Amino acid sequence: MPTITAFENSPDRGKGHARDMRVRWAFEEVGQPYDVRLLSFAAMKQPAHLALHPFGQIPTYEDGDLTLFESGAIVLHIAERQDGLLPKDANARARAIAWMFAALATVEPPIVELTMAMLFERDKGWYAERLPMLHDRVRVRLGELSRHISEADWLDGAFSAGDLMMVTVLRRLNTSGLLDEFPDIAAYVARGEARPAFRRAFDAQLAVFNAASRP
Ligand SMILES: N[C@@H](CCC(=O)N[C@@H](CSCc1ccc([N+](=O)[O-])cc1)C(=O)NCC(=O)O)C(=O)O
Repeated sequence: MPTITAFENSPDRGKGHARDMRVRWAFEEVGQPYDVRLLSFAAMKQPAHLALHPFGQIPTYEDGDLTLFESGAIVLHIAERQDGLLPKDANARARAIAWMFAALATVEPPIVELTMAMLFERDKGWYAERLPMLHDRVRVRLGELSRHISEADWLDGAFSAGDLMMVTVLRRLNTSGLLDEFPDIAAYVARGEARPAFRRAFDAQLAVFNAASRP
């Protein structure tokens, strides 16, 4: 059975923003049971974990003699081996993988810039001046995504790993107010969060936080 690593006590207090959430969701969509090794921040920087993850982060994936890091690579590995996350048709499959990269390389960066600024730069003199620029960079991507999705349920036909990655990226905006400006994107995210596999994954990572919070 594959084993992933996750935060022993996630700073997001169980909101499902830590990147093990994507991998948990992928496992649930394909019906693959998995084990979790929980790590403290300190343990993530020890040699044992650095041997699995050169940047000392979570998630990692271990199965037999394979070790992987990068949530996108792990989700793709899962999706390539079991049905439920990538279409059978070769061209549709390639487009679904392109949407995975789009989520990680085009849509996520301005969202991470915004969320990191809101977390760590509020006390800087230039914060008030920079924030509108960060919001606008996210708005550009949300507007383009909105025009693409239009009336569709998912990015390209059936739900795929591309949607899984895109929904987990967009969820980070849930408390920013920006999704209120794009109701169709908010509805898209809600469709992803309504999937039973998402709910099972979310509840599993929340249970870790609740267990860590019990006195
Ligand atoms: N590109 C890598 C990025 C992995 C990553 O960022 N891991 C983070 C946890 S998920 C990122 C994350 C952290 C916290 C919240 N939060 O809301 O509190 C959300 C997301 C980590 O291990 N951080 C510890 C470190 O770098 O030392 C991937 O996609 O797997």
